[in-house]
Amino acid sequence: MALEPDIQPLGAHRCLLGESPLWHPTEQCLYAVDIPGRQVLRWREGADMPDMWPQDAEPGCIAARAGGGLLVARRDGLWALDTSTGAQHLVSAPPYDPARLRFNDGKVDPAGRLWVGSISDAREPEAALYRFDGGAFAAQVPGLTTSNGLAWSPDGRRMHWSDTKAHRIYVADFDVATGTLSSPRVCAEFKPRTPGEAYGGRPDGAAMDAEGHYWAAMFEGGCVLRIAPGGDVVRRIDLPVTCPTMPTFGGADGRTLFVTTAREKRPAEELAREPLAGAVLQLRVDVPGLPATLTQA
Ligand SMILES: O=C1O[C@H](CS(=O)(=O)O)[C@@H](O)[C@H](O)[C@H]1O
Repeated sequence: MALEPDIQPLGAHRCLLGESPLWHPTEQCLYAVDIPGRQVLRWREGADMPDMWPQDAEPGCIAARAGGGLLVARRDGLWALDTSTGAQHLVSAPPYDPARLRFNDGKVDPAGRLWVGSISDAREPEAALYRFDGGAFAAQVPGLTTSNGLAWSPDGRRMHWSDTKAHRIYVADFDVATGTLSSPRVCAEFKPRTPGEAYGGRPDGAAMDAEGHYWAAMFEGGCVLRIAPGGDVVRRIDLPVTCPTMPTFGGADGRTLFVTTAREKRPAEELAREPLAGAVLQLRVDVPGLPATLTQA
């Protein structure tokens, strides 16, 4: 049985809604976004405060580009950010009505393709998970409400995603060569809020470890869960915040788990109890994570 790890904030910065933590595999530093705070953030080794790139629209997620810099999926489309100059340009318009939806969680598949899902402002099942094919976004999974939790198995043959509002994590067979998924099925399911019962939270962002276990942040559940390929929860790490949003693995050995968290729209009593709400949390784990793939897009 693993001991409960020491959990520390990454510096003094607090996000409104931190998301998309990304350990950059060549720069060896952590990036993330603050969605309503409209910032892309970067923590360099030893820095207490992050570097920040303000955004004109909410950034849902980021990806590291093979040629340098980042892709930023914002409500108003996909943007390229040159992190050395701060210059940005539009790469692709959004594949949805930005008056009702925005981009949310996104990741790069084992072949370097970017996948990004959307979220419905009204939390209706009108969102989708998209694959970016260089020029445009093609919907691969329609009918979602809050597309989230993307992660691939170590062999690349299974793709996972979640729908936070549906309280479900899904898995499908994945063809790395063509970027197509087949046989989608429910991998794990959590109980929706039920009057009179303790609520365990809903699956938000995720990361995959080298043993093929899926780590899910449980929004309003105050923990991260390690889930075996068959869907069984094999470890739960309680966090000092109610709303973790997404884990990622990083550090020189890939064994530091960074977890973004939220404080936006949380009750005042909860925020008074949870001074780390909005921080990026960091803790050490036994099994390293899979490194992020650079996108060719
Ligand atoms: O905006 C967001 O909110 C959701 C939390 S909720 O279920 O809608 O309350 C979170 O999962 C998502 O990642 C985030 O971007």
